[in-house]
Order: sequence, then structure tokens, then C-alpha cells
Amino acid sequence: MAMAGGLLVSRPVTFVTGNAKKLEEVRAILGISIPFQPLKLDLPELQGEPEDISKEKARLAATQVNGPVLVEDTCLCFNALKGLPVVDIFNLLLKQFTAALDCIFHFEFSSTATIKWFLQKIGHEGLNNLLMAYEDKSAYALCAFSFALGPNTEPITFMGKTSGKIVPPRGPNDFGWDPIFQPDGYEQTYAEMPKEEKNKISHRSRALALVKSHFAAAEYTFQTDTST
Ligand SMILES: O=P(O)(O)OP(=O)(O)OP(=O)(O)OC[C@H]1O[C@@H](n2cnc3c(O)ncnc32)[C@H](O)[C@@H]1O
Ligand SMILES: [Mg+2]
Repeated sequence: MAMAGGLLVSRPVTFVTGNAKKLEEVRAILGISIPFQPLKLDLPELQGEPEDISKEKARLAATQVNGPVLVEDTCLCFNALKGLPVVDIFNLLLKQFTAALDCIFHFEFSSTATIKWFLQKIGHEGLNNLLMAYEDKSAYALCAFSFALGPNTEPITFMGKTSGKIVPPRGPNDFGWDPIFQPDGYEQTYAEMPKEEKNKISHRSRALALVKSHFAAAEYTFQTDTST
């Protein structure tokens, strides 16, 4: 539906996430600039390049929601491991682990649950230990947002990156790997910083700055959702 200056979008954007901390940050960074409502959807764990994963996630979400969606994925990449995202390392470990178990027990289980289990088990110390053999502790947080207007529309992707290094954990342990990531130019880890500070320089805020510019340029007009 064309309108003077922009597209009329049938309802607010659905931001698909199951992560409360991520949602908190997105709310703080976007303010009222983009009307959205959060929704937790069970989507498959995808493999591949961050941009392709993000686009595919948006396509799947837009089909399920049958409307405009915004999705986000974040990875923490270690330069010593050639930028291999930590999630990929877990997937690699997981594949070997499940293959071994399969041989022994002919046993199968959900990969998502097991990756979570792996994350919980090796924790911050384990992530530091992965780099023990390397001098290079540098890393980067990479965030990909994808926006799709609806099913069968090509998603647009917005990337944000913040460079830093992996350190032994410092600060509150309430959001993922925040305690072990110290951004370049700072003495504090993400976890130690005031939230407003992290939101000024984070991978997420950099990607969201591009999302905001896109929405401002496109001049979408959102109809208010009357169904909820
Ligand atoms: O439902 P979605 O939005 O996918 O939420 P998720 O918890 O699965 O989140 P991701 O796949 O994007 O993130 C992979 C891991 O990285 C963590 N994470 C994401 N963003 C982070 C941030 O800004 N700081 C610290 N940890 C973060 C997150 O808690 C997960 O353990
Ligand atoms: Mg996820």
C-alpha cells in the first residue's frame, strides 16, 4: 500500500527473541523510534555465515508471523581462532560429542538444548581456557539484525561490530558473555559498564543505528495493532 512518503505497514514490527536481556537493550536503544512487539518463536538453529543465517531467520519468522519482523543474532568471535564464532566451536564439539554418543548409545537429542548445556557447563572460565594456548586474546562481538516486511519479501540485514578482548570474568553475571568481553579503549568489561555506556558502543547499538537510519529513510507508517 503506497502512501505519500512511505509504505503503510499493516501492523507494528514483531521483534523475535527469547532473550530477555537482549530485549531490554533493544528497548533502551530504540526508545519509541520503531514501534515493535516482542515474540518468542521456536526457530531452528541455522548454520552458515552470520548474514545468511540472519536473513534466513527473518524469512522463517516472517512466514510464521505473517507480517513485518525484526530478528537478531549475536556471536562472539575469537581472532586467534580466525574469527570462528564461539557458537560454531560449540557446534563442532557437539557434532563430535553426538557422533561419539550415537556410536555408544544410539542416542539422539536436540542440538539447541545441548548447546545451551555446553554453554552452561564450560562457562566464562572455559571460554577463557579456549584461548589459553594463544597470545592473541582479541575478539569481536558481531550483531546481525534482519528486517522483513512480510513473507516472500527479501530481508534487509544490518551488521554491527565491536572489537575488544577476552578477559577473566569481571562484573555482574546477568547477560551471557558480558563479564569476559572488554571493548577496546575501555578498562571495564561490558558487564562492569553502566548499561547506558554499553548501549552507546555495543555491537547491538551499532547495528541498531543502521536499522534506525533505514526506518527513517523508508518513512514506514505503522497501523496500530488492534488485535491485542
Ligand atoms: O532468541 P534469540 O534472540 O536468538 O536469543 P539467544 O539467547 O539465542 O541469543 P543469540 O543466539 O543471539 O546469542 C548467542 C549467545 O550469546 C549471548 N549474547 C547475545 N548478546 C549478548 C550480549 O550483548 N552480551 C553478552 N552475551 C550476549 C546470548 O545470551 C547467547 O548465549
Ligand atoms: Mg539464538
